[in-house]
Amino acid sequence: MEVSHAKVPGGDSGPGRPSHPGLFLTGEAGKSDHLSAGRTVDFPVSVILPAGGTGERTGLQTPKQFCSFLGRPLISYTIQAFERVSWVQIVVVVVAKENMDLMMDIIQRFQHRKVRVVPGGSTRHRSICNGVMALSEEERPAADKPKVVIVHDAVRPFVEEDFLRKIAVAAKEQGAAGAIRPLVSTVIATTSEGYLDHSLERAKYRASEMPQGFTYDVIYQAYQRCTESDFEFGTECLHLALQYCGTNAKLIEGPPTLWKVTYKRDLAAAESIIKDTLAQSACLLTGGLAPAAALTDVLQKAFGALDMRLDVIPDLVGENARCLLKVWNFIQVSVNSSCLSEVEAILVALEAANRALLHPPVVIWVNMSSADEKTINRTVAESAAVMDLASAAKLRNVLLYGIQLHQSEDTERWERSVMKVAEMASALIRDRNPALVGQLLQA
Ligand SMILES: Nc1ccn([C@@H]2O[C@H](COP(=O)(O)OP(=O)(O)OP(=O)(O)O)[C@@H](O)[C@H]2O)c(=O)n1
Ligand SMILES: O=P(O)(O)OC[C@@H](O)[C@@H](O)[C@@H](O)CO
Repeated sequence: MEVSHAKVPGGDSGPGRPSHPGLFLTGEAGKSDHLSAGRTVDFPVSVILPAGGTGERTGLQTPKQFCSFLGRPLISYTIQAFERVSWVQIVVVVVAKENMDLMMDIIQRFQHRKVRVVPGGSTRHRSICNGVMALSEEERPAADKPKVVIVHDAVRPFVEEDFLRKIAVAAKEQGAAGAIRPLVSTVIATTSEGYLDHSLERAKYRASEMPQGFTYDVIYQAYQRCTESDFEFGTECLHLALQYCGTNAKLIEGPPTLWKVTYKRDLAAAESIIKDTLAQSACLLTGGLAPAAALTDVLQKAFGALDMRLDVIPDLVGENARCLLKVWNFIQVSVNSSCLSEVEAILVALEAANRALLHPPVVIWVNMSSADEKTINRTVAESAAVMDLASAAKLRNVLLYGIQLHQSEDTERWERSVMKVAEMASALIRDRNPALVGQLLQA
């Protein structure tokens, strides 16, 4: 079995590597229950991500697992969701032979560690089986052999650690465990002529989702014993565990975020969810300037009304630097200054934190200036400066925008302008449109 080991600079998870807090989605699975409340996973767990399909139902040329949004392929989001889990040892990605090189490039580009790449098969079961066999061939001491194997479709990017823990613990205790969700539509049986034969009582049925977990021995034996028909037409690993190992999986209801990207619209939905998650909070950097503080109240109220949290700090020095690892959006306020040094400092800090590797941070420069002739002339120079800096930042996956705010003695006009800043800033943060980087918008 050909297994490619991706080598990334700095080793798997060598010391000093910035630990990227993953993209966490809050959801029902965040609630722990008796299954794993406080339970730790103190046994070796490996993950198999079947990614060997062609994604025909999307109607796209590129298999959906390799379709990108926000500059990253879908599969990279899923890999990262498992990599960030400390008790996951290895992530085996199973891809079609013709996509092995592409997969290795993705691993290098996004510095994925823990990943092994294995060639897929003509069906999903064959791909998963290749992943299981690869684990059995891993040259590792018996003590390190996985106790539990998690199987998770590579096109289900939203998986939460808490729910993963429930599946892993239940799989260890029961031999197999699987995620389920309530059915949305009623399931009916049809006659060969295309008429209704009967409908199932929906309350008695559930949709089988992912992740699923198995003790290594169960999933290995299941694939050793299953038939060619299973390999060719089967879609359910839990069935194989029951049919060939007598292991009845524990079923655990998961959060609604477990859905699978199947159609083209699902890619747009996934991108929207990720954008929403990145836009949940922002950092307003006032430089400790009193006039900048004047913006704070209005911006905080406006962001609050948009269900976005705004943390206000003077800079990113010392303790304040923690903001870099908590939020993905930064608003730097300057007063009567065409100097972009504070913005440059943010870009340097983001680079040092290797922050843009995962998702594109947004930096917005709000330049508060008087509206006299000299200042207005200066704006032209500032526009060029912002554009130049933004072009450089974009190469490092940082999205930099500018907003010019002319101070006004007219209170009503001033409040309208500040509200405009809030609307523009929240729109730029939510949309993360690379086409607008470098623009100096006028509030
Ligand atoms: N021979 C295959 C077929 C599917 N899969 C993977 O199994 C997961 C779920 O399958 P599905 O959503 O059906 O993906 P595709 O088979 O690619 O989609 P389609 O049926 O539309 O072609 C996907 O991550 C897919 O890449 C796989 O590893 N090997
Ligand atoms: O059938 P598809 O290949 O579209 O997707 C695989 C799904 O069936 C599978 O992930 C769940 O039903 C759980 O087994």
